[in-house]
Amino acid sequence: MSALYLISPPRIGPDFADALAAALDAGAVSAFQLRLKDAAEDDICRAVAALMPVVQARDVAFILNDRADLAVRLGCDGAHLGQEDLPKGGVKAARALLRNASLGVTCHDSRHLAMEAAEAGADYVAFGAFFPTATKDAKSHAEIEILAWWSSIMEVPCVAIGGIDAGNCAQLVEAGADFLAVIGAVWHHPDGSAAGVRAMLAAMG
Ligand SMILES: Cc1ncc(COP(=O)(O)OP(=O)(O)O)c(N)n1
Ligand SMILES: Cc1nc(C(=O)O)sc1CCOP(=O)(O)O
Ligand SMILES: [Mg+2]
Repeated sequence: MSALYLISPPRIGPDFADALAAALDAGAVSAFQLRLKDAAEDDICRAVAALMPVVQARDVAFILNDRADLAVRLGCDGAHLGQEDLPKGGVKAARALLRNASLGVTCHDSRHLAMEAAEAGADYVAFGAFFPTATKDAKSHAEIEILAWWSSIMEVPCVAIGGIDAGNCAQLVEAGADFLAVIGAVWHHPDGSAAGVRAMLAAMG
């Protein structure tokens, strides 16, 4: 059984809080990540102030992308850090900075990075990209077997990301992904974000 991890589009407009509320009200979303690429710090802070109450009121974890320092300062539930977002001192230093807040770490297709991250205190490891994605120029391709391998030896949850949609997600669920992280499958769903969440949850079983 996998859970749905929703990530924001890279840029958001003034109506985004309403679209987000509709998406979260459509079904069980476990975590929401604010991922604003190329945004100024002030804009990220304003977005967190507007969106975190919408998310937390629905008992969904609010995760900030890229910035552990801001996640702590703004009281987010956690931060998601890529290998290039980690502070000096790596995952251990990020773990200390975040105190009780959750820490997720991108591990691409690397078993070694994932083992290191888990041992240093990550709350989840993320593997990807599993499928072609139009959302970003993904640097790595992960094979589905890595999910089964991880789940068979580790307790730390794993997230699958990259090009996941209602048509291809069943094999990731089957392989043992704890969370499926999606952007396009929800925000670019032809019938809107609520339909996107419903389609994902139905396909995830
Ligand atoms: C859940 C989840 N997994 C992976 C990523 C990718 O993080 P990163 O490698 O730092 O790339 P950017 O998202 O910063 O472009 C993620 N954000 N969330
Ligand atoms: C943000 C991100 N990280 C990836 C990785 O492989 O680490 S793939 C990706 C994009 C995910 O968006 P979509 O669900 O639209 O494909
Ligand atoms: Mg990053």
